[in-house]
Amino acid sequence: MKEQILIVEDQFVEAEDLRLLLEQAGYGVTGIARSVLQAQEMIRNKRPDFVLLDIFLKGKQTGIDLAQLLAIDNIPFVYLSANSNEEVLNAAKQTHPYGFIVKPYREKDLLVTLEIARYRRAHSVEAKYYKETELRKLLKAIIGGSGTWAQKLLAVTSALQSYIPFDFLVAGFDNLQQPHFKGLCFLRIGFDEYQVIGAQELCTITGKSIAELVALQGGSSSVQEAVYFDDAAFQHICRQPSLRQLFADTFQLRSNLEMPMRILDRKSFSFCLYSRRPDAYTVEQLELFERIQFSLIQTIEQLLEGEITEQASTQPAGAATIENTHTEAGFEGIVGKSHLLLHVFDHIKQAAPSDTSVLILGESGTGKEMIANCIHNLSARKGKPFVKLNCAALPATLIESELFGHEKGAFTGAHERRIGKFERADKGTIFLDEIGEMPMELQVKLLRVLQEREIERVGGRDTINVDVRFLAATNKNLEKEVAEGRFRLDLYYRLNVFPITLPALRERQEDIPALAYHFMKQYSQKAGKKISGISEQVLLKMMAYHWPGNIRELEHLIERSVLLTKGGTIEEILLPAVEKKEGRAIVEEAALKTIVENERDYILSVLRKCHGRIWGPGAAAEILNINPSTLKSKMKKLGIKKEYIK
Ligand SMILES: Nc1ncnc2c1ncn2[C@@H]1O[C@H](COP(=O)(O)OP(=O)(O)OP(=O)(O)O)[C@@H](O)[C@H]1O
Repeated sequence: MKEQILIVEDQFVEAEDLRLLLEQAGYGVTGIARSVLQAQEMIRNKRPDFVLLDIFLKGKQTGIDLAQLLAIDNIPFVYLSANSNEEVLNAAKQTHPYGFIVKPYREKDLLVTLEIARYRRAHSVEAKYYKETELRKLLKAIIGGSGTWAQKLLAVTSALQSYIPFDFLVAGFDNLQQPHFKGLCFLRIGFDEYQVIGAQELCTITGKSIAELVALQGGSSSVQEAVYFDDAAFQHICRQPSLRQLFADTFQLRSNLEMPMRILDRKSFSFCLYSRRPDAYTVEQLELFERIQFSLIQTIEQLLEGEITEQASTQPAGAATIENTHTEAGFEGIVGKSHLLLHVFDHIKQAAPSDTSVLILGESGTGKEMIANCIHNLSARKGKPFVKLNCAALPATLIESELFGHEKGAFTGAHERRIGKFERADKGTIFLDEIGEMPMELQVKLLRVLQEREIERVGGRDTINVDVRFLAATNKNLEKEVAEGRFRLDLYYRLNVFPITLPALRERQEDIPALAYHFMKQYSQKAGKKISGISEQVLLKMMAYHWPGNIRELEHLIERSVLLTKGGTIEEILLPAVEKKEGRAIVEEAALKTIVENERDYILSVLRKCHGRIWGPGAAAEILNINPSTLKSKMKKLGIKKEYIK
């Protein structure tokens, strides 16, 4: 059946052209909406498979407002906009579109983007289905397994983690005074490691009595349906004294998802998840909960039935601290337990088993290559080749023959046939490091391999099928590269199917001591020295440093300190003298703008001063000393719309 597309575009001619183009390409068009309101009505009448969406429309609401509603309804959309400045791109990015096309676009670009969007959509649906089936299987296995109520509840909690992440979870009946089956709290302390906190431990940790906890529970408004509170909403709800507020203060939590369920005799049992990230929860997770709710209810009911029969022999829930023994399987060698790193592990676990392309983002030295290795080792391709190419290290011509190989005589110096990295990576994984440096002319060839999974050697005529998984990494802002025309949008979207962003070391200071000890051990062993400690003063100094070079910089500094240390403890560390300036330099560098951005900002500031007046004495064109029609065309080119001039 034809895929149905809704066009949301306020320019009549553009919208009609688009309709024609889509229909000729075999798509159906459900309608053309000129405003957000009209679009909503059309969607109510006929749900489209995709929405093509302009950003600035008739009426007050923009395409970005509509995108937020589409996300709730789970309708995929692609932006079509004349505006590609970073501000707009960033706002659009927050809505997770399936693509972004800058006008004027070529017909081919639009069709390719739609094709990619369809691919990504199909893939995300498939991945979702796979994940949910896996979760159901896990829950079944827990019911069939052995262990106490607390151990089984921990297993359920741990299974939930890769689907709905949390740093702290409270599971149990809404009444803390239940005679049996008291609620349990689980504090995440490693990838698959939790501290189990029962009511008594909670009293010790928070310094409150059971009676005070019960009173606080009374103060918490109980929710009837699954709901989430993110940053501002969470802060707001935590103003009232409640258990929620107590947990937030005690464990530094910033968002919350509550999942209440009715089980046995309509008693209310809930899973309350908390995260240290302000934006951890989304509508998608609420929907996931809806879909798995039945399996969760069944699991809890069956666990409780087992608990009743074994009641006499079980130890009181929450009286012990249980540590899950499956710690960090597959992440060996990666040091750190900060919640930001654990969040990266969650993403790796999700992405690794499928064949999805993964784009690893992060500053230089944050461990991108390590993560790529880890994804390969956790995938079914483990044991098959893992082939790496650094796109920044070679000129375009050499990258081409490195990647695709060449035939004998393909160019001067090609004395014999050479097998390229794609062929060597067959059945395995290819890791394209520094993908942001890939020359434009090669980007299109790479796109073809991603789409067709076939290559041609340089100077060759035959096409060769390759079965490779793509991992790519960059420390560049690829969206900015796209906006400035240095990176192909279609390639970006193909690679960006599953992005994983690594935090900078300065964002996870709590990992610094563990990393420092790890490198101390490694390098003292290498140097044949018996160094077993790092002074507190050195640790404090390291925690206060900005680490522009991240873990690699830390590694090199520890290596040097080990060589310079005479005794058994590292007492001194030579941090770069420019450390303070470095921080500023980074900020300044980030603030550096291109000539085009500066021109846009300047024109905007003049327009604002003139309250948007272009023509006439004292108006923007006169101040800028250019012709009003030149100014108008510049505004169009730079994506400056009236809406910006306030
Ligand atoms: N979490 C970690 N635990 C232990 N070692 C780490 C960790 N992260 C990174 N490293 C080490 O830090 C160094 C830099 O890591 P890696 O080369 O993977 O970074 P990168 O982000 O790929 O750098 P670049 O952007 O320069 O390519 C390596 O020696 C790696 O082993």
